Amino acid sequence: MAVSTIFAQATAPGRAGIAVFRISGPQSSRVLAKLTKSPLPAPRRAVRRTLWSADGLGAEPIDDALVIWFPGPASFTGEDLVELHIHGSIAVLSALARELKNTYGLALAGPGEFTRRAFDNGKLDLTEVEGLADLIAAETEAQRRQAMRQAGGALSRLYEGWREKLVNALARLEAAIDFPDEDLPPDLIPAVDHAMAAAEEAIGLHLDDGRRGERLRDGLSIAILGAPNAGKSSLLNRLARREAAIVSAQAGTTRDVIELHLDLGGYPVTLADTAGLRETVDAIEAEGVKRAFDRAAAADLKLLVLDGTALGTERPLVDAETAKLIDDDALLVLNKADLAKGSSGPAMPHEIAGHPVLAVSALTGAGIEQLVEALGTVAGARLALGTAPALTRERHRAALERCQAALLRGMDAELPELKGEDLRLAVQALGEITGRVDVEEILDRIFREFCIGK
Ligand SMILES: Nc1nc2c(c(=O)[nH]1)N(C=O)[C@@H](CNc1ccc(C(=O)N[C@@H](CCC(=O)O)C(=O)O)cc1)CN2
Ligand SMILES: Nc1nc2c(ncn2[C@@H]2O[C@H](COP(=O)(O)OP(=O)(O)OP(=O)(O)O)[C@@H](O)[C@H]2O)c(=O)[nH]1
Ligand SMILES: [Mg+2]
Repeated sequence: MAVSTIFAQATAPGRAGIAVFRISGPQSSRVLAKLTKSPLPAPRRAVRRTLWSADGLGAEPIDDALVIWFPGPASFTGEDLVELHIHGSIAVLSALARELKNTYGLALAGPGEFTRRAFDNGKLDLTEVEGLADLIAAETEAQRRQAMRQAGGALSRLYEGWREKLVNALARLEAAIDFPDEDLPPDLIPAVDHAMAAAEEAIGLHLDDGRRGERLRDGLSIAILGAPNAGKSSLLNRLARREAAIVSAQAGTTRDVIELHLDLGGYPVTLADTAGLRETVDAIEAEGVKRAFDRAAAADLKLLVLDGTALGTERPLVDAETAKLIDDDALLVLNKADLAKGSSGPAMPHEIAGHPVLAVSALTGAGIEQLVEALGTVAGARLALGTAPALTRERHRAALERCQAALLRGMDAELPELKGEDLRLAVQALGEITGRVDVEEILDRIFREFCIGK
């Protein structure tokens, strides 16, 4: 089937100083020549050209543009590709889009279609495509670094390296199965087992990463929890530096979970304010409390907010509901430090049940800097990039686990045929991650590496 020529605006919609249109496909060169009424410029050089409309009543200039001609395969998509850098007004954008559609019959590209073509043409593998998507979505420094690594092929190299070793092992094993009479080294099966064990161990270490790559993509999830009126919403607003949640002196103000995203020292964090925890007959509030507990269970870190005004009163500092949530993933915060009694009153506790307590005031901002620092430290500890690239998606994890299971099975298999089948599944699982699955390749190696002579 003939390849279509597609176009799209590569820059964000709406008014801007400059906008970029991309055209990719076999018609690109013809469109560029006609649109500029000029011969094609030198490849990969920006040149200034007037873009002409051939639409309607005779020729008319659409815009004064900068254009770049990328002949395939040395282009982003691997196809002939043109970039048109134009003025980013609504009128210029729509005039150009109309021209490309009506005069040249080009199709508007679907989402990700340029990148899809780059993948189909072998310019990028799937992990690099995902890295590119993450790079475009990156909101914090650590996310950008991780995405740059992946888009640059760090995961591909890791997985392709393992796959290559396993494909070699498989090629040897296949030869042993298909040509049992040939002179094959006696240590062949042990060598295959050794290769499988080595890959299995490496994959195990790679998987055992506390999900940091996935967490870094999604953001660390922090839930703010505690008794009604403790000042949870006030704390959220203080951390967000805006009035995101309603605050009132009435207990039971917050019902829905209110989420917002923060950049904590380069690490992405999703902060969730929740309903005050208490037993209640109000059905709506009870649903809010249920959601708060659900959020607590799902959170990477629980920020347990205590009401400092309870200090030195009969009211317990830690209420029964909040107490249920104290564990290693909890950080205790004593709020309303501004109201806590001075030298006459009881001293602020520095720890409760062996957990350190940070005194803050959501009202005055006292102690907030220290809290942000503590949260940043937790985020860093859970999300920091190691020296080795981290997997970033459940898709990778699932395929790696399948690969690992197949390797473990194959190492135990007595019959070479069964070993080979498991090894093939392991190779297949790795190949799925990068999108390079090719059985021909295995056959190819058998005949290239073992001169069987047939
Ligand atoms: N104007 C513009 N800016 C851009 C892009 C683009 O396509 N256009 N990019 C798009 O994402 C990024 C840069 N990445 C790019 C990746 C590959 C090729 C490319 O032409 N690759 C060819 C040639 C390689 C070479 O000679 O260096 C290839 O891979 O064969 C261009 C840009 C970010 N900025
Ligand atoms: N003095 C003082 N008052 C505070 C502080 N933090 C919150 N408050 C007040 O405490 C009351 C309750 O604050 P909220 O932030 O609505 O408390 P909450 O924990 O979200 O309450 P619910 O949503 O009902 O669970 C409001 O009147 C706040 O102004 C603080 O640090 N100091
Ligand atoms: Mg609230």
